[in-house]
Amino acid sequence: MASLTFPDIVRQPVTVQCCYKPMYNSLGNDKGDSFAARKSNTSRDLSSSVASPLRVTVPSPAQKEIIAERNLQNHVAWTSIRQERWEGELTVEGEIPLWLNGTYLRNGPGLWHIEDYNFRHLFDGYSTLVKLHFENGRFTAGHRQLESEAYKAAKKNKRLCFREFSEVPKPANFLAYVGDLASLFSGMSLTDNANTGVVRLGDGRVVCLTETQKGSIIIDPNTLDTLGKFVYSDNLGGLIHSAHPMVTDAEFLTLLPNLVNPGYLVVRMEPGTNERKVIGRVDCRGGPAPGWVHSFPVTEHYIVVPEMPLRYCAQNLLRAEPTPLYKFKWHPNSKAFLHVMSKASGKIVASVEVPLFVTFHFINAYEEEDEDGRVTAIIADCCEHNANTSILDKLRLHNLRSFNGEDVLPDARVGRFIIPLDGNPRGKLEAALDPDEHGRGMDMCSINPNYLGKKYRYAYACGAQRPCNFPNTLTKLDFVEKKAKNWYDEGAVPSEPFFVARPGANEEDDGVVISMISEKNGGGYALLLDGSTFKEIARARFPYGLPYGLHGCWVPKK
Ligand SMILES: CC(=O)/C=C/C=C(C)/C=C/C1=C(C)CCCC1(C)C
Ligand SMILES: CC(/C=C/C=O)=C\C=C\C=O
Ligand SMILES: [Fe+2]
Repeated sequence: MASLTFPDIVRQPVTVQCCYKPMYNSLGNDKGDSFAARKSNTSRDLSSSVASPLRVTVPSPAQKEIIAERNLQNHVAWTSIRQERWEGELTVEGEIPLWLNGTYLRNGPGLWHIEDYNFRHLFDGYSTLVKLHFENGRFTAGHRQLESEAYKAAKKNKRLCFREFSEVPKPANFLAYVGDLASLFSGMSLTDNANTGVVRLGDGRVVCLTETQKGSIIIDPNTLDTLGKFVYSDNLGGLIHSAHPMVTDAEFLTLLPNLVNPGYLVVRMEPGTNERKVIGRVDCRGGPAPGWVHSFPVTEHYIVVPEMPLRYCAQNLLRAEPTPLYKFKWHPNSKAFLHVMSKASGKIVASVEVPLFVTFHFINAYEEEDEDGRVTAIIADCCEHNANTSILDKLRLHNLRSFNGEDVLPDARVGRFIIPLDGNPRGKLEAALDPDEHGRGMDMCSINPNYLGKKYRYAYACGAQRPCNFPNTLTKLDFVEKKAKNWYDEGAVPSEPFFVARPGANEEDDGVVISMISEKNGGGYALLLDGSTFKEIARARFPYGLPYGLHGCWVPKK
């Protein structure tokens, strides 16, 4: 194994061991002219610092200037990934627990431009996969662009070819690619850029996901190779689904919204199959379209279907230019509802009106029992944006880049829904703890997966240390003490804290929390916190800062 020093692209040189892959490996031509590294306002061409395998060149003073200028302009969190792939061993400060054996995978929209065209919204970027592999206290890392059809078409044609979250190709672009007018309206023009999350199915397959069903893509968790589409073999149809299925070793549950006949199919897929089977259907109680379902919660016996007043909007879906609420519309008069479906029978056991709410992410849910063991209510927690849709606009890249350090992040809280199961038509929504405990920022949550659907005490999320324009702390929430422990590093943008339980643990918070930090100086590192004390136990610096990422999963060592 050769020991190499990385170019001085972060403030301090970092010593990295070369493992079985070239340190810099461009998938473009052999000059390293990778698509990810091409020039734009947000990502400069670093191709001449991309060396042939096992050789890393130090950037020239001029290149250093470009890098410094870029880093001054934009936080690295909101700057496109600089090259398509990289892999190497990292030097660890602190200690990685020896029990931590496996791979953490993170997905997210890490490339926000095509040639000189810059995307507008955080959610538009092409998927960048990152892996952190832990083995017997050693630590290798890597990143790679997902080879979706949308990404490959953009690379080949040097322009947008599919509809992303907010970006719409000019008809000529898409027709040049697919050559069929009808396809523009049939769903063929929707993106398969699976940039939201990544899940490990019970059968071991690892699938990247987004909100379009065609954006379900199988990857190899070791190499990050794109293996092909995950094709659903049933005939349930529809074009979209929840970006966050509930995945355990036993099942994959998700929701399929129906925009024509407003409602949701609740479906289940068994490991080893590609066939979703219908558990039941929920009819919307408000209109004119289903509420956006980015995620939903489950308990041991029930699936909770949220009907948010932020609803899909057919007109906005067809618009060429983004609206302030993108493909959605806020319908406060249509009210908000939560529907509870029995997993076993598909019957609706409760459908309650709740106060208006805005959430991307449910945290967890559980059944509340009386002393005789009868289920009296369901508690469902989410990262709730105080029924304020402006968070969508705050996630526009222009806002993320321009208001760094300004206090423009709207307040959010842990919204706790209490859904009575006694026939009462209304549910409650309250803050599970004082939002000042976490700086009134709240999103990107995880829990100990062994507590999924069960009464739980702890959650991990991103909170705020103000002033800020984006959640900038890692926070451990204690729902019993109603307290939070916060981790903060000035100028840092941490990604979703991900909890991995220690094998054999008895305590809910016995484990580690993994996050990746994008630093204000352009650097970045992987961070491990102790799940219980929430103190740092290890960090390992990447050769360069990575863009912000969304959701991850854990692939245990076989
Ligand atoms: C990154 C993230 O969290 C969300 C991504 C959402 C996407 C890509 C949504 C895409 C959509 C379309 C391209 C048209 C249909 C509606 C909708 C599902 C919002
Ligand atoms: C990053 C985010 C919200 C942050 C606001 O506080 C939402 C991401 C949604 C998609 O996964
Ligand atoms: Fe999400």
